[in-house]
Amino acid sequence: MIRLRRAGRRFGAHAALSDLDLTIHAGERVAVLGASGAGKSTLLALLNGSLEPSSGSVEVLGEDLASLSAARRRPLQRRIGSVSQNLALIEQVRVVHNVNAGRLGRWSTARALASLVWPRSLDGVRDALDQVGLGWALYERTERLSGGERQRVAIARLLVQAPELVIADEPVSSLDPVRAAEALALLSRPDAGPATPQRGAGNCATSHDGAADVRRPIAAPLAERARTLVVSLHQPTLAREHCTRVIGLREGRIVLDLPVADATDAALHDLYELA
Ligand SMILES: Nc1ncnc2c1ncn2[C@@H]1O[C@H](COP(=O)(O)OP(=O)(O)OP(=O)(O)O)[C@@H](O)[C@H]1O
Repeated sequence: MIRLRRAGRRFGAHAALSDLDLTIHAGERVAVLGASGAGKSTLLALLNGSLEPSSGSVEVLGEDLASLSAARRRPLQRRIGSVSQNLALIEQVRVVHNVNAGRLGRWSTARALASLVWPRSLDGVRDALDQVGLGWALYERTERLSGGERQRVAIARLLVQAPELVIADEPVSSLDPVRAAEALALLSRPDAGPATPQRGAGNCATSHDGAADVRRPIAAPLAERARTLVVSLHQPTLAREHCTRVIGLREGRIVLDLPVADATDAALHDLYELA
């Protein structure tokens, strides 16, 4: 799914990442941990194609992203879902349009433009918003939402995209502990295709007080369609609960790479020591 060979990234004279060798297989859920400035965002930007390596190579879904033309990159990009720290939401439009942006890679330009006037695929948008506890926000203007609500809109956009690989950079940093756990459960849930509501199962939310009610069973028996997740986090506890593997970065290098069962406090301790 992902292969880095001696990948590095410099910003001017500063090496943000150096000599990374890394292989991530389909279905793995990988937490990227490390102190502020360790290189987590830079690594995830290499993986979602928004940055190119300054040295070495980065292969994602079998392709070397840097070597692809824009036209060849587009279909690949559809298979990669990304949540970045800036969320990339259009603030002035209603939430429904931001969620539907997850489908843009599959829609023709005409259909995308028409949807700005008469929103399409509303059931899917409603369902995704229900899952993140924002069922009430379909026609809210995005700019009126709180930081945590915006973060959940970005996750709903990713749910309608239904990508096979999710690259998420601190996707739950603005969420309270309960919603952070719920959002990570959604991101790490195997991709069973566009979600279908399970009426009566208690999975549909909500009210404007934001009381999320995301009780959908998260352990789907679809190993062959398991979604691959690479997520940067600042809370090791969330990594332990939702990921299968932990990678630790320090000053732009991988200093630990462990199955989650071995990622004890002692193992992680040095990661957060000041240099
Ligand atoms: N666009 C840029 N221009 C110059 N330096 C950059 C740029 N982006 C990142 N850096 C530098 O690269 C290093 C790694 O940054 P990065 O954002 O990847 O760290 P991080 O681990 O994600 O940090 P945080 O947890 O604070 O988000 C830092 O020293 C940062 O200052």
